Amino acid sequence: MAKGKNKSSETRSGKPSRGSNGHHTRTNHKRMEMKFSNAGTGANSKEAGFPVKLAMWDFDHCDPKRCSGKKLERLGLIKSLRVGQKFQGIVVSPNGKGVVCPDDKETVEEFGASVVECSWARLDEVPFNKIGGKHERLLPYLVAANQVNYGRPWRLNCVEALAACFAIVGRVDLAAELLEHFSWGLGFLELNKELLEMYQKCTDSESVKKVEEEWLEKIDKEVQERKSQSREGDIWLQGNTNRDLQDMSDDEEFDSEQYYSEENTERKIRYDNLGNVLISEEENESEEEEEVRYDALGNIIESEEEAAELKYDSLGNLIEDDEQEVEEDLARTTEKLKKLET
Ligand SMILES: C[S@@+](CC[C@H](N)C(=O)[O-])C[C@H]1O[C@@H](n2cnc3c(N)ncnc32)[C@H](O)[C@@H]1O
Repeated sequence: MAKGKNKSSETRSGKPSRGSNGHHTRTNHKRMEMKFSNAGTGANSKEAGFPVKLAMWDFDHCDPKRCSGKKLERLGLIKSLRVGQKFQGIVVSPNGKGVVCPDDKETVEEFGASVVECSWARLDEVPFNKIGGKHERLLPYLVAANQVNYGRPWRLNCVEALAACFAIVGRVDLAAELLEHFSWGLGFLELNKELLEMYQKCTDSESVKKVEEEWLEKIDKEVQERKSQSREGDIWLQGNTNRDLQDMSDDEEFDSEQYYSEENTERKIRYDNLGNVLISEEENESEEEEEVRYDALGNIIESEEEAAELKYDSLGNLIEDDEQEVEEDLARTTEKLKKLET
C-alpha cells in the first residue's frame, strides 16, 4: 500500500482525487507502490543524487503549489511513506521528545531523515501513533525563512526542518543542497547562522536544549532592556515596535508546544531573527486608531472632560475662559439696563 492510504480517495465533488503528480489516486497507489516498494531503503533520494535518504508522510493538507514537501517529491528527492510504515532514520516531528543534536549524525548519514507533511493547524488529525520511528525529534529554537511563516520561531516547513536537522548534525553541505531548490532557501541558513553554529558545537539533546534556553534568556534580557529604556523615555525607542517573544504571555513558560497551537496559527505575528515579535500591520493600525488630539493652541488634550470643556466661537477660535466670562457679564448687564429703562 502506498501514499494514498493517508487520504480519502474521493474529493468533495465526488471525483477521485489526484495525487501530487496529477494522477488519480487509485492509479497513484499502484505507481507509488512500485516507486516506493523500497521505502525505508532510501534508494529514491540516492537515485536522484542526494546522498542520504529523505522521506515524508504526506497528509495532503497543504496547497501543492506552496508545499515544500511536494516540491521535493516532484524533484524526486524524497519518498512518501504510508501510515503504518515506520522510518529507521531521524524523524523530525512535532511529536518528537528530545531535540535533534550532533550525536544524531550517524543515524542521519546511515538511515536518513524524514518529516510529516501536514498543516500546522491540523496536527490533531495526524495519527502520530501510526507513523514515526525510534528516533523522533523536535527541532530546537530556529526561525523560519519560508514565505508562509517568515520570521516565526519553531514553525519550519518540511525542507527547512530537514535542512535544520542536517545543519545541526554538522552536514551544512546537505542542508544547502536541499535549500538551493528554493528561491528563499539559503536565507534560512543565513537567518539562523549564529544559532546553528552553537548547536553544532553541542553533543546530545540536553546540551542543545541548554544552548536553546540560554539563547531564549538572552533574547528575553535584550527585550527587557529595550523595554526599560523605552520607559525611560528615549524618543528613538518609543517608536520601536519590536516586542518580546514573551510579550505574548509574560507569565507563561515559553515552549515550542505553544507554537503548535491553533490559536497561534491564527495570530499575525512576525519575528526578527532574534525572535522579537514584529507587530503586524493590523496591530499597528489599531494602535494608530488611538489618535492624539490637540486643542487650538497645539496642546495635547489628555481627557474627554478636557475636550468637552473647550469652547469655540463661530470662527473656530478657542473661547478662553476669561473672555467667555466677560461676554456673559456684559450680556447680563445689558439685560439689567433694558429692564431699568422700561
Ligand atoms: C507541519 S509541516 C508543514 C509543511 C509545510 N506545509 C511545507 O510546505 O513544507 C512541517 C513539518 O516539518 C517538521 N518540523 C518543522 N518544524 C519543526 C519543529 N520545530 N520541530 C519538529 N518538527 C518540525 C515536522 O515534520 C512538521 O510536520
